[in-house]
This record gives sequence, structure tokens and C-alpha cells, in this order.
Amino acid sequence: MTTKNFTAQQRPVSSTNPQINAIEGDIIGTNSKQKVSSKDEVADDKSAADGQNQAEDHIVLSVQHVKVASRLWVEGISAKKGECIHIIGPNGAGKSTLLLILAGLIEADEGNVTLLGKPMDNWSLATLASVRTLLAQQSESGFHLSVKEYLSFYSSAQQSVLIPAVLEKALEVSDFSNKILTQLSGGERQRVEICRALLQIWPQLEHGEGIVLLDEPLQGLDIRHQYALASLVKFLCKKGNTILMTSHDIALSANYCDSLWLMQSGRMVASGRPLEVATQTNLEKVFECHFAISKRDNFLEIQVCAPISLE
Ligand SMILES: Nc1ncnc2c1ncn2[C@@H]1O[C@H](COP(=O)(O)OP(=O)(O)OP(=O)(O)O)[C@@H](O)[C@H]1O
Repeated sequence: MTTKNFTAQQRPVSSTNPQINAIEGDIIGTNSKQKVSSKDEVADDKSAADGQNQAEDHIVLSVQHVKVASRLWVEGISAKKGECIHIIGPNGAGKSTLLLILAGLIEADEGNVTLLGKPMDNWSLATLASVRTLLAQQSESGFHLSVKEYLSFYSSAQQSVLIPAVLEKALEVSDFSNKILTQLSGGERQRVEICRALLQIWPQLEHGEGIVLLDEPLQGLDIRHQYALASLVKFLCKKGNTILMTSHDIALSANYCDSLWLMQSGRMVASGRPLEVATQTNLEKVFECHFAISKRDNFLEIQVCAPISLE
């Protein structure tokens, strides 16, 4: 496993660290194996092949047979354009490692990673930074700058305002825009970092062509801002952007994503629609707790009813 080096030019990449509703009948995605085989049965080979090509066009990120020594072993999974994917799993499951692989910041020992159909190796970090953005864990910058000054580094000339209205609505960073970064609370700081990550590729996000990787963005946010962020992520995906985020809030994630990826010990245990992935069997096996899961209308209620016993 090798780690790509950063240079000053790659400033937008942190150095410290449904919709396009799956086109109806689409054959690619987290459940691709099952769906591909049903497509394969279509009598007309040509139209099946055409269908596959069309669906492949919509794959934004893909990992195949990827291995990172003692950290990650993923057989194959992909993210489609416009998909809102939440990745859950216990500490050390490999969620951050997978995001870093998808961001092109670490190279796998084996396997293939592609972004927009192009092998990750063929992307330079500078170009990557204009196509996809990453919020890493512990990605706080130590600059002695005000929030406004810091964010201004990430807004492009095409932007008429520093903070687009929808970002301000969800993240509410203007209230402390004159404060120095180091004077912010943990949650305020996290909101600024999320804003920074989204501003980095805002022109792409506005056109529904952005790719966003957020590692535990809910960390430190109060409950109102957690749900505001989850809504913002869904809103951006509805425009066609592809967003993957890791989370430890299983209930929120199950209700705010198109696709849930469940990881354990560096492996993908399950992936697909939240109802199929966030099952009692899956969650109890992976998290080693007892869960009570009920479904009301389209809402999944997930409660831990017997966490670790200390006796
Ligand atoms: N830089 C590193 N070098 C070697 N091993 C690492 C490194 N970073 C993480 N690991 C290991 O890789 C495994 C996966 O870590 P990772 O950070 O991807 O897990 P995670 O699912 O994001 O965990 P968490 O929920 O605690 O953030 C863990 O066993 C961890 O100890």
C-alpha cells in the first residue's frame, strides 16, 4: 500500500488529514451481480449489451478485487451517478480506508479502482481535486484565519456568493464567519470543514456532476445539524451528484440513503437498499449488540436494545 504525497498545489485536498434514481431497470450497482444475470437472460444479446454499456456509463466509482494489506479486502462494489451511499460498520471495519481508496489518496496493493471509468492511477491529484472532494476525519486546518478567509480559498471565480444559499441553510456558518478557526467549537468547526469540502467542487455540484466523500461528517454535529446535513446530502444527490459518507448513526443512515454498505473487518458484508441491509441478522452479526428494528410506512426504526454487558 502506498500513500500519495500532497503538494501545496493540492490545497483543496485536506492535507491533515435517490436519485438519478437508479434508472429504472438499471443493471449496475451494489446489487449488480443479481441484476446482471437477469439481464443476461434477455434473448436479444445486442440490446442486452447496449443496456449494459448504458448502465456502465452511470458508474462513477468502482472497486474490484481491491486489497490493502491487513486493512481491506473488497471483491467488487460500485457507486452510480446520483447515488446517496452511507457506509456503516464498527470501528476499524475499513470505512475510512475504503473512502481514501475511492478518493485516490491511497493505492491498493491489488485490484482495480476506477473513477468515471478511468483507472485511479491515471488521475493526477490536481485533477482529482477538481472532480471529487473529501472530508477526511480530523481534517481541521491549523491556519490562523477567519472562517470567511478560510472558505474564500475554496470558492471559485464562478461563484457569485461565498457560501451558496443551500449550504448556508444546512450548515449555518455565516453566524461565525468572522471568527478565527481555532475559536470555534468542535461542531462549528465540523460544519466549516463540510462547507469547505463542498465549496471545493461547488461548480460541479451545481451541475449535478460532483463526487463527494465524507468521512463521519455527522461527528460533533448537534441533532438539528445532523439531520440538516443528511437532507443536504440527499438534496445534492437528487441533482445528480454522487455522495458516499461513513456514519455511526445506523438509524439516520438507514433512512437517508439510497444504498447502505455494511462493513466488518475490512470486508463488505452487505450492500443494497437499506431495508435489505439493515436487517436484525446483519446488524447483530456485525455490531455484536441486540437490535430492535421496526418499519413504519417507509421509516426504519432501529434501536439498540442490549448493548455490551459489563458484568
Ligand atoms: N495508516 C494506517 N496504517 C495501517 N493500518 C491502518 C492505518 N489506518 C488505519 N489502519 C487500520 O486499518 C483498519 C481499518 O481502519 P479504518 O480507519 O479504515 O476503519 P473505520 O471503519 O473507518 O473505523 P472508525 O469507525 O473507527 O473510524 C483498522 O484495523 C486500523 O487499525
